[in-house]
Amino acid sequence: MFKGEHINTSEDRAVLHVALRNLDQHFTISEPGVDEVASVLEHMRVFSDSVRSGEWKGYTGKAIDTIVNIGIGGSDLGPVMVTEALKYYSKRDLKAYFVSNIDGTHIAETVRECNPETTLFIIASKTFTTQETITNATTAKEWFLKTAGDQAHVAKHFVALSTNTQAVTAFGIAEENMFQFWDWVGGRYSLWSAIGLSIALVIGFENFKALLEGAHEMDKHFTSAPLENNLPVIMAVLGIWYGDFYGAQTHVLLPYDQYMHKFADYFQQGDMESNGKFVTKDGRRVNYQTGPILWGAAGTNGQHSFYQLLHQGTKLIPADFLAPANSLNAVGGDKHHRILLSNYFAQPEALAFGKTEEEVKKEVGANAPQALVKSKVFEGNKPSNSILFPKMTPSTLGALIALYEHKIFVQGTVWGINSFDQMGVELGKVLAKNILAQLGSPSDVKGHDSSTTGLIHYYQKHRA
Ligand SMILES: O=P(O)(O)OC[C@H]1O[C@@](O)(CO)[C@@H](O)[C@@H]1O
Repeated sequence: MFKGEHINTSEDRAVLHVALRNLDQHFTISEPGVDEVASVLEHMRVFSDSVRSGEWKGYTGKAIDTIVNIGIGGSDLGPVMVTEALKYYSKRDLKAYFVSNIDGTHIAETVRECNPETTLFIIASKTFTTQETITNATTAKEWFLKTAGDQAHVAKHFVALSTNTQAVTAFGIAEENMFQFWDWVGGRYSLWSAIGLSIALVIGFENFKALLEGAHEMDKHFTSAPLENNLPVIMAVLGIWYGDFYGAQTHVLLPYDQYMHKFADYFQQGDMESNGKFVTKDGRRVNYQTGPILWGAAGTNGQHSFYQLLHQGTKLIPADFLAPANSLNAVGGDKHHRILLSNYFAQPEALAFGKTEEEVKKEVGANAPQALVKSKVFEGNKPSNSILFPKMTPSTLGALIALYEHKIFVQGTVWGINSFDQMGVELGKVLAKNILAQLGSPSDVKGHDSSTTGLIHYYQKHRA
């Protein structure tokens, strides 16, 4: 991967998100575009500084106070997760919104909060062909022009993040307002690229750079640490041990840090779009488990939601617990953080060691009904990793994200699958396009199974 070999074999592409954070040129990487990374970062720095300083003006001469990132999947989830995780470092008078869903509610509810004179739209799309994003971007431009009138004003309120210059300019965004990246940046690995512009706008370029540097430190660890001390390798093989040898179907991420409440959401795409595959690189159908169902939520909220199943359900669910030793908000003299951390320490202990029948009987009395005793037993023996870091900083977050990126890479390599294409997202899109053309009237509906046909007819009968 680090040498730029085209390990994304189905698309004949290199996989070089590590080149986006190789600021000290520690790694020698030769691939077309890699030598342009520094100039794109400089463009991001100059632009984000000018918007944050108020130097960049809207068409009526006012400074920008709102940014709206329009993108989906890897063009949304990374910026959302990072701007939430690093909210402490954000510029509080610059509002940031993220529109992703094609559901008109998403763009409608967002522009309700926006003033066209002071809003910057960031159209984030690697391909610049994604139906949701282009539709939302077009709607945003129409909304803007309703007030601004003159197409010439678009240049001050729309920028694009993409690999597709032709599509960007065809949309009506000037090339000088485009921040480029390359085909060797996978969508779900792109927050380090121009896709991270919204991050740089929210937390400032220096903090964005620290994020990159943190990830780069993990890259150096991953490529130099002996296997037995190599964090991504250890986490990867533990996941394989529980998935392929003990039948675990899912893996849960439990950050005991409210700022990290989108961390699991982000790695749902990162892990499941990478390793949710059943065919190996050389075309064999696997006869073993590959990627897990990745899910999770911030602690302690999960404890009041799904921990019952973690403790006493019938599923083996390996868990990662993550927490900062120090809070960025030492409310009540650190009282809150001590309570949070006491739970962060206790939950893995309970999962691992449980509570025996004898211990239960001591609590409820030897004459308690047997059924009651049994229902209070915790069998334990449930595995988890605990990751504890000094505090949430851009550098630490960068390292954590890279840690999981490389874990995913190691697992995909062991499973012999291509972690870097996503053939599985195509069929649904094609069928949806076909159905979209048939939604007019019942007679248009052709070539579907009875269930799909019936559903579409029901919609056509009941739509306003
Ligand atoms: O950035 P873009 O090209 O608009 O793609 C958005 C997302 O769509 C996909 O589902 C691919 O179609 C994800 O892999 C990708 O992150």
